[in-house]
Amino acid sequence: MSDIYSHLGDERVPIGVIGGSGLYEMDGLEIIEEREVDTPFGKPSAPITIAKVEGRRVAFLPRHGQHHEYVASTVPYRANIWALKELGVFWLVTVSAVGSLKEEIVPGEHFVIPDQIIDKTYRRPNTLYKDVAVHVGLSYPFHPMMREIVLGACRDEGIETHDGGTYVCMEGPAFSTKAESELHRQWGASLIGMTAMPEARLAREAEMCYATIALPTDYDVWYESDHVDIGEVMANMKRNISNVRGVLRRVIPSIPLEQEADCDASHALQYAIVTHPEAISESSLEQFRLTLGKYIES
Ligand SMILES: CSC[C@H]1O[C@H](OP(=O)(O)O)[C@H](O)[C@@H]1O
Ligand SMILES: Nc1ncnc2[nH]cnc12
Repeated sequence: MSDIYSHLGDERVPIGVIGGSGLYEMDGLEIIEEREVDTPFGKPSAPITIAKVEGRRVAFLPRHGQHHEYVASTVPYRANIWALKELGVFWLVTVSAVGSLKEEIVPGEHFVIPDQIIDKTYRRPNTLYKDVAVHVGLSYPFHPMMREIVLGACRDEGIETHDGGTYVCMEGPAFSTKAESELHRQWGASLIGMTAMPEARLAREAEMCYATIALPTDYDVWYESDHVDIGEVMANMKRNISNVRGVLRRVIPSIPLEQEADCDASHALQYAIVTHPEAISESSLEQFRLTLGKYIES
């Protein structure tokens, strides 16, 4: 199968970081450039910062825009994933602020590396593909290999980190009602947030190895308080963000770049394209060559 990035040579950026609420830039990086990228889905949330960490090229993108212009429902998730894919990103780490649905997950102190998602979103485009039937497997929406890397980095940084947990992704932008919060707890979920979907789904469709570092900022509305206190959210977010910066500095050098071809995420589309190759139009192939080309043209 062809190397889709041979044309990029040393310019390829294999690692990506998507920052969530509170993380709009990464510090301590050797910045190479700010890249304006356009995609078939429009522009991503912001120009992408390309930087070097210990000799490795990393692309950083703030999910909500540089000034938090986009709420979760309007984040251009498809453009974000496609833009990173075009730069060469395979290893994708994301950071997300979340509400805690379990007493033992302490806001402002603990981190969580979720392993499951329940998707309650209902007004976001949730696939990259059009006029081609693509059905990727998503039973484990966060990749086990990437999860292990970020879990290790959090623990090495001295942060108490929960291994696994289900992230309920709600549409927002309003927070949950009490009944919803209780329901999510009855489902056994650990976290509530607004952005893991469709991001995780699209990352799989783009054959990326994706995991999230979830930073709890509050106990949602099931616990002692009747409302999500934005002051508390912001204070905990600040603490979490200063901790996660150290984690990210550890994650980047510990990614096993040489294992990309062996990682199942790099061939997630192999048996997922259902449309017969001859029924895929030239224009669709042109649009999706970056991801589908290696299966359809070889
Ligand atoms: C400002 S709290 C609510 C907001 O924060 C989370 O975003 P992200 O996952 O990008 O950190 C949550 O999902 C909401 O969008
Ligand atoms: N309680 C909450 N619900 C949804 N998203 C959140 N992000 C941070 N806290 C949250």
